[in-house]
Amino acid sequence: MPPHQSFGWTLVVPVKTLVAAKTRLSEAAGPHRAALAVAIACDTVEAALRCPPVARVVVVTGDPVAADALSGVGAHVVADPEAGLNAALRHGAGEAVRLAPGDAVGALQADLPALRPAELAVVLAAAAEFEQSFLPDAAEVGTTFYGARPGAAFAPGFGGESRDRHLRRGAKELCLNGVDSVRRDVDTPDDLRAALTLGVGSRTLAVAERIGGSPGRETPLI
Ligand SMILES: Nc1nc2c(ncn2[C@@H]2O[C@H](COP(=O)(O)OP(=O)(O)OP(=O)(O)O)[C@@H](O)[C@H]2O)c(=O)[nH]1
Ligand SMILES: C=C(OP(=O)(O)O)C(=O)O
Repeated sequence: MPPHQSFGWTLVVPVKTLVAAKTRLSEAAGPHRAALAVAIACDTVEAALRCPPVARVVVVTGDPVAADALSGVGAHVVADPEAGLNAALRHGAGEAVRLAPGDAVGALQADLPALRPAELAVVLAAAAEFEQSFLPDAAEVGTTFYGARPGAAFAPGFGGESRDRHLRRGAKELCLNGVDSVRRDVDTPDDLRAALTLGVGSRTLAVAERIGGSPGRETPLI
């Protein structure tokens, strides 16, 4: 595609089965863990859909509760092939290309509850310049966004130390200032506190307040 030609983005967001989700938050979230995972994913998707270059969000999940909640915020939901995270993303990307062959396809993590649409727009504008690109997470170990221009191969390498994996595979690392909300993934209680400091969406805040006020909690989350 010539560089002057513009295109929109379809973002693919993977959401694991809730019984297996956010295990690193088990102790902190207790009985609220599944609700927290859904709230975080819904806030992430809602913010992504408010970002003008994002034409649609395809959620890949095998979980009926997550599927209902995410449809409710406007996602197009497809079933999980149940062959792991990157297979789920490739499946979602196939659906993305079927829906909008001329658009770019991005993979966005589902655990970005502080996501700001304007910051995501900065990331997508930068990603539009490269065949394949990615944004490292706040810890500079993992990845929160991976994108491919229209027609480029979509080959996500998420999982564990995915920043290095994406670099080794030749995807362009996006080195950007002022996009903290897109890099602030939430896996641990410290991550959740950092996201709360940035300012999270209303659903995540409501569950975090319930957790913070749970009887027996010694260290309030907020
Ligand atoms: N659809 C789908 N999503 C997945 C799968 N594995 C992981 N994910 C999602 O990919 C992102 C990163 O997953 P993980 O870090 O492995 O899991 P997590 O639930 O965030 O946290 P932990 O349980 O603490 O590891 C999350 O948004 C998950 O929901 C999968 O097999 N299918
Ligand atoms: C899967 C990843 O993220 P995390 O395990 O940190 O959620 C990743 O960064 O590739």
